[in-house]
Amino acid sequence: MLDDEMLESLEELLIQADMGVDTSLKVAARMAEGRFGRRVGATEVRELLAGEIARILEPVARPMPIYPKRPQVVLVVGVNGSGKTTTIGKLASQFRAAGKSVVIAAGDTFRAAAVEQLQVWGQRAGVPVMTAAQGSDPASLAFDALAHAEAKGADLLLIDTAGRLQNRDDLMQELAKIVRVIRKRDPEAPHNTLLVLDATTGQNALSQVDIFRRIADVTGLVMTKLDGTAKGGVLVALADRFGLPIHAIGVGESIDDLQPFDPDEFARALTGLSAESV
Ligand SMILES: Nc1nc2c(ncn2[C@@H]2O[C@H](COP(=O)(O)OP(=O)(O)OP(=O)(O)O)[C@@H](O)[C@H]2O)c(=O)[nH]1
Repeated sequence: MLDDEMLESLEELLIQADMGVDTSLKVAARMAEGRFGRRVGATEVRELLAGEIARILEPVARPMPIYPKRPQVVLVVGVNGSGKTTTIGKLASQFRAAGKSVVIAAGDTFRAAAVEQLQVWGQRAGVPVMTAAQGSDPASLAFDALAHAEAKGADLLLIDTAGRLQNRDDLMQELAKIVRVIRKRDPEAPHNTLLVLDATTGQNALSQVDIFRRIADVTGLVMTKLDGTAKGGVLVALADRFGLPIHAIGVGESIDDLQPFDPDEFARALTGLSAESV
């Protein structure tokens, strides 16, 4: 019977799946609409919940738009460890497989390890990686990389950035400078600003979106590490709160582990209705 008690336990479950309180209450209430006091089976409840969740996710499930512009400049932002470098490697590989020519700029010039890691990804994807000396100005590297990508007639330029969030002003200034400098070559760049978020940080992802939206003109999201986390529900909270496009999801550490975001499949998995769990 769909009564107050059942509704409360459903809300609890959604909150535990990290959908956030507001979104959980909304989804449960919509699911119960017109059904209160009725007998409903467990599978029906799951299906109804999955439907309500998919309704929130559908408008944001959009692949990264590809423009006729050449090179299309994609700035990749996010806190350290969120999976920026890995996502750039995976994206580069997918674009290459689709027949596009790609250049990567290793814009996190402060961390030698980040540059080396990108070089490895570049090799795997068969994509050149532009680097600069450690500690040098990332804006100047981005400018040179754009000039190089233009000269080569590349389709895409993917720019990695540093993500030190402990000093927001620094980060803001650095990102603003990169944008200012690349606009000297192309006033419309960057054409996309992707924010990479780590699903295992749960509700923290919401405050990261809040912060990065203020310091960069974020145009879309990639959520990484959705493999092996029970916290995927944060994607629903993100979609509900910000409505930013979710371009892709990371489901592992290897090059093929970046998938388009499928709202129905995601909603079914989240409510335990996916093929494996039925
Ligand atoms: N399981 C899993 N691990 C991932 C995924 N994406 C990235 N990782 C791992 O997360 C860790 C951090 O990823 P990086 O790509 O180095 O993250 P970053 O944001 O570039 O971080 P910095 O290099 O520190 O700036 C690495 O060990 C990756 O292998 C994913 O979708 N699933």
